[in-house]
Amino acid sequence: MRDALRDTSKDGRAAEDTAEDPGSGAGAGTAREAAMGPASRKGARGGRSGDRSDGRGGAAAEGNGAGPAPMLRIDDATVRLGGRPVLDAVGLSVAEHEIVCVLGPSGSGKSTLLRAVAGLQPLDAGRVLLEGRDLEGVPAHRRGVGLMFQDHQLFPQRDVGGNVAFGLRVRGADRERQAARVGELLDLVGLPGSGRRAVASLSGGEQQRVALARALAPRPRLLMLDEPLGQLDRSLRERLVVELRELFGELGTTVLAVTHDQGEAFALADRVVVMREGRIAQSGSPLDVWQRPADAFVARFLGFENVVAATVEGDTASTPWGVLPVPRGTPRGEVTLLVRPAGVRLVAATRGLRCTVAARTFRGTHVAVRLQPPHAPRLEAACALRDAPGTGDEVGVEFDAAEVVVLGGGPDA
Ligand SMILES: Nc1ncnc2c1ncn2[C@@H]1O[C@H](COP(=O)(O)OP(=O)(O)OP(=O)(O)O)[C@@H](O)[C@H]1O
Repeated sequence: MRDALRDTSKDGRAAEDTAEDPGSGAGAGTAREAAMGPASRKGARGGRSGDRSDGRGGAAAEGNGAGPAPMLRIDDATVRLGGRPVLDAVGLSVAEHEIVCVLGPSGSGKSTLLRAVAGLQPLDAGRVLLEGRDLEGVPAHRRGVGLMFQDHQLFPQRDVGGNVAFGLRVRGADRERQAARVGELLDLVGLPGSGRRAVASLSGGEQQRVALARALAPRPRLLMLDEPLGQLDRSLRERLVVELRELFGELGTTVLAVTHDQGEAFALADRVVVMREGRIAQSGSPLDVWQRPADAFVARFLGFENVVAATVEGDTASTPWGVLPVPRGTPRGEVTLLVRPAGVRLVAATRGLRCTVAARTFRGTHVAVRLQPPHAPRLEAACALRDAPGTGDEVGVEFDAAEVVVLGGGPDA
């Protein structure tokens, strides 16, 4: 049935979105590359998007004449609420077919950014362009973006089909067309034949799928998701996030999503944007951000704890944990280092930095071991399940240069 959707999704633009229905959008079909999977999406994307970011990993601002205009471009977006900037000159571009996930701690401005793009939050400065068109003064229901919020916002009095068809009906699609499209969408989201079911009879995950079908129904040019899987349990979230990525890959949907769940963001995104206090701390591919966090804030936000001030001389650095090897080419002087847990190797207590095992946490694929060295901050090591020492054990620690990363800014960033 995905094929059916592919065929019909070429048929042009729908009418405008409706303010009454935040879960639906409008606009051109984005299925031009419908048969493309996530890998080929990336190929198609090549270098078309980037952010004017404060962090490492962002490309130059768009609009410099190099390559086509991005689907979405946000320039210097600033929002002040309660006397302070909640968005502070944020620049972000999203290429057509790209999935961008905005991550950040609570209160960092993620939802405000989404609301600003949707037209639900006026900007104090800056601008938002969709396909090159400045959206200033364009009301939310005419922006051609689809929105899906974490609490679904389904209409309880309508059945599943009525919910999915809502955005089509208000655009004047005839009954036959509505029914065909609803059938396609329900097949697409894995709920075939559910059109007559009551919303209240659905599980949380099924409601999430209906909300997604409703948002996709009018073929929005840009789909925006706010904590799309926020209320679901972990196993369902992990399954749905894979399905969503596949689905967006097939449809060629351009997506801007916000989440505070890094696992979700890394699994879903082509590009991850980390926000901090209304600014972009880092933008890059999931691998890039994971391997090279821009600064101590991003590293800690991602859950890395081994962040320390260091002085580099040649191929080594002096740290409170002793002398560590650093990657070749690391500049001399004062730096902040991240040692990934995989780079903290446990050896016999007679070698390396002597530590006491303070705690161990089972992580499924490995055990996270918290180590207390004398007179130095704690360290985290990742150990294979069968090799993990017990709490209270004495161990030695050696460091692996390949897992040592030089961060920007200070250790308290
Ligand atoms: N109407 C308002 N007046 C004053 N401050 C506001 C208002 N709305 C939001 N804020 C503040 O703006 C900041 C950013 O809020 P926003 O909802 O964008 O953050 P977020 O990153 O999405 O957080 P969360 O993950 O908790 O949803 C917060 O500190 C919030 O308290």
